[in-house]
Amino acid sequence: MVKICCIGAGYRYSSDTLSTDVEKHVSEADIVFVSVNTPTKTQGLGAGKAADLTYWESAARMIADVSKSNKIVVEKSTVPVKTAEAIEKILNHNSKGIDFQILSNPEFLAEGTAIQDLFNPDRVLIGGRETPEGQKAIEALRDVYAHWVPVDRIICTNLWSAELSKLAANAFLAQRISSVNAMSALCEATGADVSQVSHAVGKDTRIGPKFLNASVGFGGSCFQKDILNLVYICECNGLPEVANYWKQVIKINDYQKTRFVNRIVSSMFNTVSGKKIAILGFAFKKDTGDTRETPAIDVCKGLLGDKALLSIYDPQVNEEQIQRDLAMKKFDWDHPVHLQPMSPTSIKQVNVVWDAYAATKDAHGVCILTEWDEFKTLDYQRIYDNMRKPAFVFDGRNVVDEAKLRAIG
Ligand SMILES: NC(=O)c1ccc[n+]([C@@H]2O[C@H](COP(=O)([O-])OP(=O)(O)OC[C@H]3O[C@@H](n4cnc5c(N)ncnc54)[C@H](O)[C@@H]3O)[C@@H](O)[C@H]2O)c1
Ligand SMILES: O=c1ccn([C@@H]2O[C@H](COP(=O)(O)OP(=O)(O)O[C@H]3O[C@H](CO)[C@@H](O)[C@H](O)[C@H]3O)[C@@H](O)[C@H]2O)c(=O)[nH]1
Repeated sequence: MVKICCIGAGYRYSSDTLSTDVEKHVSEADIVFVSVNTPTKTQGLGAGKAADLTYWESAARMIADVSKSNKIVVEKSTVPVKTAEAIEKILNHNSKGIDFQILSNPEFLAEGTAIQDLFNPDRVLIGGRETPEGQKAIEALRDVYAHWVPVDRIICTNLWSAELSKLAANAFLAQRISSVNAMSALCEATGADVSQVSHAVGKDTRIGPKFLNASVGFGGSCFQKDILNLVYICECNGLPEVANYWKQVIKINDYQKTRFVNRIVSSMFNTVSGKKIAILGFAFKKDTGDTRETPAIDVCKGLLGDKALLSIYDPQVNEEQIQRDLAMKKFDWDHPVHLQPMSPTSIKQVNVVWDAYAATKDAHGVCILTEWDEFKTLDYQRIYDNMRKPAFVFDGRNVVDEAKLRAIG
């Protein structure tokens, strides 16, 4: 039987086998998955772009210190290409004759569908050294996955291809969203409907329909972090044109959030000062309470900058989290809580409520920032009746029935 241990549970693992006795479990394991956080560096060389590998390095040093037998160490975190080389050096430096094989086995699950993605992945990717020992390690991990994943969905590559494929996959996904969001600006300027355009484009089987929903912008803990990391790697490898190409995906995402705020302010007679704006949804996507890099933070900050009064409702995000997010500096969210501001100054213009009707009562405008299913079936007549007139709705997720809302008023 193969003994497996995973360091850095975070969002993705939760089970009754969780333990804080990390050293014991590592020393007993044959395979050690490391899935600690790899946030964007906030200080020093590469700040604002490069991945901060502090947590990975400390995990690797601990593995080297406590190991007494050969181990396969699996990179589950998303890491810069060539990280395995650095990890090998740390592990082998203290190896006491122990053989460590490093594998890259990036995680492709999305939040909100983690369990489905785990049990039914599009593919599992395993990269290892092209040596007999490396190939043997790949086989050992492939055997683990083969318990539930069809072997034709398990892709085996060299280490660098596996590490880079993860960054590439996220960059391609985010690029589709920025592409459709760029189109949404042109649609608004010309009278085309972006939903119709993306439907027509996605019908081409070479393009496909997924990840073409225009939105207020992508969020989440991965896309921006991983693309910034990719940009940094390109720059370090003397490829400024490639770096600029991928940087544009983030720039369009920032543009989309700014454009959304500007559209609100300009529609509401060029000022939202003193006006109550209801924010429906704060999480970065539905079916999660995660607010890391949620576009709601930038939209709310933009509206607060114009002195709006915000009333925020999200079914899964509480007031403390929202106040913390609105007070936090960029990139601080992905570091441990004790490194974040101790007591974020409560933002007085923000009121957090536990009901969409309370949020929208007496509001001048409503912004939908997360595509929660419940926002599709709200009683918009009731909402309209309780709002200030003229009443505005800004749908950042294309969830409402526009014709019905126009008919209501
Ligand atoms: N969240 C996702 O959906 C997702 C999906 C695919 C890949 N990833 C990647 O997985 C990695 C982790 O992401 P996450 O969202 O789970 O992060 P997270 O911050 O939620 O979890 C990381 C955990 O690791 C712990 N940790 C840090 N250093 C440690 C150490 N030395 N020993 C033991 N534990 C340690 C932290 O306390 C934290 O609980 C990142 O590289 C991310 O890019 C995340
Ligand atoms: O057509 C779309 C699809 C998504 N989004 C937004 O994009 C963001 C990210 O969504 P999603 O990719 O579904 O969630 P994540 O949990 O961030 O998952 C991504 O990031 C993970 C971490 O690397 C990867 O493992 C997953 O494969 C990858 O999808 C969210 O704000 C979505 O609202 C859109 O705006 N339009």
